[in-house]
Amino acid sequence: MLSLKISNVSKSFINKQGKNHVLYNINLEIKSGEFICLLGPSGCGKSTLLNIIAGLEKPSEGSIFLNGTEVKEAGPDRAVMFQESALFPWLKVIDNVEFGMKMAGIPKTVRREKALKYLKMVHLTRFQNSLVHELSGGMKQRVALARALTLDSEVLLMDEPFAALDSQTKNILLLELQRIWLETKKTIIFVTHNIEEAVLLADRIIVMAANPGRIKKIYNVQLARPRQSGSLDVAYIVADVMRELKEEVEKVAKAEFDDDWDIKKDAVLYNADSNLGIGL
Ligand SMILES: Nc1ncnc2c1ncn2[C@@H]1O[C@H](COP(=O)(O)OP(=O)(O)OP(=O)(O)O)[C@@H](O)[C@H]1O
Repeated sequence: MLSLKISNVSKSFINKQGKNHVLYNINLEIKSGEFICLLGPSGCGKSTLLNIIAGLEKPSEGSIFLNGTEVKEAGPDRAVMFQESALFPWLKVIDNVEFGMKMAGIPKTVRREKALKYLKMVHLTRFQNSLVHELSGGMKQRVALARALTLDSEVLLMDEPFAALDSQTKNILLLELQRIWLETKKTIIFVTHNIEEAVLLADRIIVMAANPGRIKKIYNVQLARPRQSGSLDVAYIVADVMRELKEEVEKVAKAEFDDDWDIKKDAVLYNADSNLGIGL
C-alpha cells in the first residue's frame, strides 16, 4: 500500500521584487489509488507543488514522504506527464514509448511487450510505426501517457496534460483517463485550473488559493464513474465549487490586470468551460 504525505511544505523563490512566497504550509496525505486534483487559479503554485512531489524542485521548508522515505530527487516511482508531450519527433511512436525503459536498461523484448500493452491501453496500436510529427495533439498526449505508464510507477503526476487540446478531444481523453485509472489502480495527482475537469476526475479536489499558495478547501467527489462532461450531476458540483472559488478567481484577475479593467459581474466565473485564471 502506497503512502504519500506532504508535510508542512512551503516554497519561496527570489525574484527582482524580493521573496515570492509561492506555497505556504501545505499538508496533505494521499491514499493509495486515490485520484487527487489540485485545482486553483493561475499562479497559486499547483505546478510548483507537483514538481516538489516529483522531486524536480526542492521545498524551502517541509518534506514529501513516499512510503515513509523523504523524497530528495526525481525517481521512477513517480512518473510525470506535462502539458506538452515532450516526445521525440524524429522517433517512431513505439520508440518514444520504449525510450524511458531503454534508458533504464530494460531488455528489448521486455520493453517491446510492455510498450505494446500500454499502446493498446491508449488505443494507438495501429500507429506504433508512425512518426510523432504525423500525430494530432490528442494522439501525442496518449503516446506520452503510454510512455508514463510503462514506468509502472505507483504514482502518476500530471500537470494540465489536456489543457492544450480542443474540447472534444479533451472530453474523450477525460473518459479514457478515468478508464485507465480504474484499470491500473494508480495514485494520480492531476493539476488543473478547470473545475469541470477536476469534478470529472477526482476522488478529492484540493482547492488552492493564491498569494501565498495554500489549501483553501477539500471536496470529496462521490459521483459514480465514468463521469460525463456536461451531465447534470457533474454540473451541480461544478457550480458548487465555482461559488466557493468566486473570491479567489476575482482576486487573481484583479492582480493580473490594470486598475482600469472591470470584472463584469460573474463573467469570470460562468464561462463555458469553467476555466480558472486563464483566458480571462
Ligand atoms: N523556477 C521558478 N523561479 C521563480 N519563480 C517561479 C519558479 N517557478 C514558479 N515560479 C513562480 O511561482 C508562482 C506559482 O507558479 P506555478 O507555475 O506553480 O503556479 P500554477 O498554479 O501552476 O499556475 P499556472 O496554472 O498558471 O501554471 C508564480 O508566481 C511563478 O512565477
